[in-house]
Amino acid sequence: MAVAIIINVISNLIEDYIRMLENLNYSVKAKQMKEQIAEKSIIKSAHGKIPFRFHEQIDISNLSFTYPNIQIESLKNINLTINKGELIAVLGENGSGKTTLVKLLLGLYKVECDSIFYDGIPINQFDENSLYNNTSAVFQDFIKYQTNVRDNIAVGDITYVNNDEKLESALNRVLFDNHFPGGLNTKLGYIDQDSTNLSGGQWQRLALSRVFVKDNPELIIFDEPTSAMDPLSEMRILNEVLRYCKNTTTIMISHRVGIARKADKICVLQQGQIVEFGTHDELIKSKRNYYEMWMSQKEWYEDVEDKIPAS
Ligand SMILES: Nc1ncnc2c1ncn2[C@@H]1O[C@H](COP(=O)(O)OP(=O)(O)OP(=O)(O)O)[C@@H](O)[C@H]1O
Repeated sequence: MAVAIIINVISNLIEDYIRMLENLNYSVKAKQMKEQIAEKSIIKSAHGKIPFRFHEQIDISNLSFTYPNIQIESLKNINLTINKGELIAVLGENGSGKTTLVKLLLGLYKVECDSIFYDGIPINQFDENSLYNNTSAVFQDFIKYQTNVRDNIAVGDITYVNNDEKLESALNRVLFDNHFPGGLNTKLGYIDQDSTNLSGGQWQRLALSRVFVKDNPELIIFDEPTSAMDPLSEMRILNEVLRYCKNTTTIMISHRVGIARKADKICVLQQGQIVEFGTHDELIKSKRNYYEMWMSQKEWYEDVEDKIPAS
């Protein structure tokens, strides 16, 4: 009798163990299936997104933005319309939200509510790759790649890395008149003994050349593109940049008013809010922040304008 009970208990234990294994196996399979379904739905939603293009305007509507690690809003209730093909200069003190604004426009940070629209389509509906491939940007904290000149320019569009003609033409636009000893293959930085090092202003020009590699971007953004340059180099390069960007929607962040005078519209930010928006003449007439900036800097530019040959 006792033996029969023991055999029964053991067989029950074995049965339970087998069931447990089956359950375990099932739950692993179920988990895998769940992951596969999730993965497929992600791919589907990515494919369901729209290729990035716009024909008329960018609308920013009640845009506020707070970085996750701080409590204070970096942008507060921004409302702005930028027409296709316009050049907009964005000015403002340090920390006023200029870089945050353009990074949001490029989709580099996500907005929770629909507040950025391209031709009425919320930015979140665009395919991210298409958005990045059809926009061009140079940021103030650009990377100085410790490789050669070629790679540093081709970062703008890596498909052109072996297209010398394209890369040289981009370089010429930023007025690198003194040629590199090894041409496009000149090594830059400190890594090798035979590397060439560049000054801050030269690195900035090289970074700027990246913008000229990409074909027909829908939107170009320059974040303080000339901060390391003297006013004469700045104006010469800006004139070249403006020629290239004619008819392309361009946003130029700057602390300097030289570019602002040439922009279609000027947007002045203060503590995350737009405090002025209009043309150079309009803002000069209103005699507020932009007027103050203009008055304090204008002699730099009046002086250099005389030195730049008319193009
Ligand atoms: N990654 C970040 N995390 C947290 N706060 C940030 C971050 N980047 C910017 N901020 C904050 O957001 C606000 C706006 O910064 P932003 O860089 O947009 O200003 P800015 O006008 O471009 O300044 P600057 O002229 O100095 O480049 C600042 O208060 C800044 O400290």
